[in-house]
Amino acid sequence: MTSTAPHAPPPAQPDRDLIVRVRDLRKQYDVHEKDPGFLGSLRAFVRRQTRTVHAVRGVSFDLHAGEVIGFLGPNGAGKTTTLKMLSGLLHPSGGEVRVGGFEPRRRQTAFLRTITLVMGQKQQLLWDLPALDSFRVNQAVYEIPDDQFHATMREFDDVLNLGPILRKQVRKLSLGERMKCELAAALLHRPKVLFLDEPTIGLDVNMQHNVREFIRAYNERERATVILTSHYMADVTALARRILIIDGGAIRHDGDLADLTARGTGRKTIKLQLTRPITAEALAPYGDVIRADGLDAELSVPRADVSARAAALLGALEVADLTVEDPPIEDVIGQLFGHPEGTQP
Ligand SMILES: Nc1ncnc2c1ncn2[C@@H]1O[C@H](COP(=O)(O)OP(=O)(O)OP(=O)(O)O)[C@@H](O)[C@H]1O
Repeated sequence: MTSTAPHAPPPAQPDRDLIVRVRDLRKQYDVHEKDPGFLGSLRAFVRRQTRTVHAVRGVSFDLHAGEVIGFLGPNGAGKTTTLKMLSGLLHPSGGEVRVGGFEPRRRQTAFLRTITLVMGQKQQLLWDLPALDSFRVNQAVYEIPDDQFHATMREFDDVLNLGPILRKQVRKLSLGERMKCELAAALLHRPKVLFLDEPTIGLDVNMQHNVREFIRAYNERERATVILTSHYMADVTALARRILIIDGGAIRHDGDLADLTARGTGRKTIKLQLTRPITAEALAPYGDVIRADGLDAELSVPRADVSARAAALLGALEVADLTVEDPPIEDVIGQLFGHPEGTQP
């Protein structure tokens, strides 16, 4: 008789696709406070008063290769502080972070080659020199071989049309031109993890679109992992499937964009185009009037009543076009977290 020894369970496979692992991450700042004026300064000099600001309070999440997440929250929610800890610029007060297997705070060379941090409100390009000089500096810093440098420049130029602006002094570039160069400079070393903090801030709609398309193409080509914060929901809805919402330093939602919209306000928006001008009063019986500008109107109605209200509108008015949409994501987020103005500053 033969006996078969029970098979040992196979060893757990490491999750090779796990790129960012954050556990119970915390950051607090000790802020010195003083009352205004000379007396306040004197008092603070004699007895220093300190207050602790809990900017990030126990945040946990995982990100896999190629994933793009929208990292949203109202002003002061803790987004920038989290991104700075992920990129090693700030040391956490507690918890764990791993990015590409590295501990960011150690800022090892291999880690710095893996990541990039773009802050729309801060510039990295040398102000008095042409952008091309900053690109050359980055080439030297990251030890990018010449052929790779030229190939990357050609590829970025195809999408961003950098040619005409590379030799102009950075201080003379428009905001949009500068942002294109900032992004290209930040991605020259082909990082696998992108921390993008408001990359489209202040740009006009066209330029926002260009920057978005550039990020999308880069993400697809490199299978890069992207964390994106933006006050422009169009950036988020165009690029991210998954949304992380932070408020008061803690994660309030981590899931699909679609789930968030469904969880939303319980209402839908009916958009109307009419053949005759109409007033808000005349539309009021059909729902909450958001807008009534002559031939265009928008109504907010409960989700459950959409069909009945749409049928009533089509029956009673001369409607050229009628569409039903989810409310803007800003409204959904604003309502969920008690910031009625959404995440707009
Ligand atoms: N160096 C600092 N010293 C003291 N408090 C700080 C410091 N940096 C940030 N904070 C505070 O920490 C909290 C989180 O700030 P953080 O910049 O991370 O928010 P945010 O979500 O990026 O906001 P915004 O959308 O306005 O940029 C805020 O209350 C902010 O005032």
